[in-house]
Amino acid sequence: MGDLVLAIDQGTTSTRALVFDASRRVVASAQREFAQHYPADGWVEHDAEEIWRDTLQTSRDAMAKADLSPAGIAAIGITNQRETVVLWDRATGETLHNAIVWQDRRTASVCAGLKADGHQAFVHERTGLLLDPYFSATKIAWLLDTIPGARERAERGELAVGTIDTFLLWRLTEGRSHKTDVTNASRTLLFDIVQQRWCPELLKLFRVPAALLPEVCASADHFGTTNLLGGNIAICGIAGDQQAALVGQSCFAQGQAKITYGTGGFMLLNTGETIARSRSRLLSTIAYRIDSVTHYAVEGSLFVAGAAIKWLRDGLGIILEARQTQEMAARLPDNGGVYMVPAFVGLGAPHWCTEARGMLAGLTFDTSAAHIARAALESVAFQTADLVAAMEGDGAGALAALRVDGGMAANDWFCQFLADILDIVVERPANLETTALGAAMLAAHHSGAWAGVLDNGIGAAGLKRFEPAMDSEQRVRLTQEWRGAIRRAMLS
Ligand SMILES: Nc1ncnc2c1ncn2[C@@H]1O[C@H](COP(=O)(O)OP(=O)(O)O)[C@@H](O)[C@H]1O
Ligand SMILES: O=P(O)(O)OC[C@H](O)CO
Repeated sequence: MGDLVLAIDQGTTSTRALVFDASRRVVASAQREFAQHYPADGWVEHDAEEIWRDTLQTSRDAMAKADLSPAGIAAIGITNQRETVVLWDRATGETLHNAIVWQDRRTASVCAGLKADGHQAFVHERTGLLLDPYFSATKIAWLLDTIPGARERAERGELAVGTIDTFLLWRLTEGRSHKTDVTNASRTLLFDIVQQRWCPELLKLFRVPAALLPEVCASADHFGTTNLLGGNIAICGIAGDQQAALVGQSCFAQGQAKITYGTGGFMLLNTGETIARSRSRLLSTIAYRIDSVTHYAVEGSLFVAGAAIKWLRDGLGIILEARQTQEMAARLPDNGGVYMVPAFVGLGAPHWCTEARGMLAGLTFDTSAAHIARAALESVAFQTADLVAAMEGDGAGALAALRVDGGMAANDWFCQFLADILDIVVERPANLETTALGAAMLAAHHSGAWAGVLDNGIGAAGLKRFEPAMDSEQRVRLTQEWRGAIRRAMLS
């Protein structure tokens, strides 16, 4: 058996497969962007079949690029966009509907109703989450209530549901494994994070039959074996992408934090074996379970980060490539008083305002495409500052530094502005693919392929540090102007 590990990273906008060696270097990779479907206002869907095809293709392509046979691969790790749900037929494996994506707000009124009926406190106590359409439970109920006959078939045990990891695992193992890991389970609103099991009261509240649900395993575990990549390969690691990035950044100690800027932005602070309960509407969630030890995290979830940049490209057409925003922002002496509130799908932490809608403020005839691009980048930094303030308000103490990764972290101008607005050092590792690396590390740990993989820190090699350089008067003024804009967006 070789010591290479294949990581499958199924994100919101693209599916990637990466082969890592034991020194955590990327040996080969393949990536495919896929279609986003917006069938109605606030609805977001993915074609699960397209995701599956891309998963197989990118895995095969990455292996071919590295000239690898299955014998060279010690194990596979899977990491995925979280909360997104797929419903399928256990007998045929066919999906019954498009995947309903984490950003989808179609169940907002159901959540508002449950809140009005006083269920928030119980749900929060058991899951660490809030009653928000972001999470899986109300999406599953919507599928069962909308697809003719689905609820009855689910009760009879004929259907299976899963987050994307579970769906891919099922397909890779040709229906032999219906499993997930604790991190993905902890995002469904159905999982008791204290007892670490599906919670019967929550299944009843959200009207989800237990027969639909996967078995819940540790994040480093034997999930099954695939024979679809040319021979047998064991699948030994699964974690939601944000938790996988925490592992990939080696944030194993209590008090260590990272933020990953992909489609959304997700800041996780490791709280060790203790569940820290936020007073500032941040989430408590499972960071990972490894060797029977569970670590928890406090999470601040931003629904839109890189997605705002993608909108500049695909919606407005003012850029051709995301990286152009760096030069556009840098060429301006200041933001010209232009602010973007990227509440395209409402606002996540710490506001949790489903009704908020996106806004561009401060436009004049002098406003150029560069101002809008800069406002998009700045908005992600301002939102991060709101999360950091919430974490500090919860008593987390002042952060010494913040580790960043994900596609948008490649933008130097953004990282510097982030350091300026937070007034703390921002650290960026050489490898921004920490999500995939985290999945690989979990699989390597369980399969024994990489000795001591969880003990060796990420190391300073290639780490780039962005030191804060903005004067405090300017920082305070910009932050106040941002707060004014976000207040107005919440009234919209
Ligand atoms: N240089 C850049 N500057 C700003 N945003 C970027 C840059 N490169 C990529 N992005 C944004 O990052 C996102 C892609 O990051 P990725 O980690 O692949 O996301 P996901 O896993 O959610 O699909 C896209 O939304 C893209 O617009
Ligand atoms: O696709 P990403 O990387 O923005 O991550 C999506 C999150 O997992 C949603 O909770």
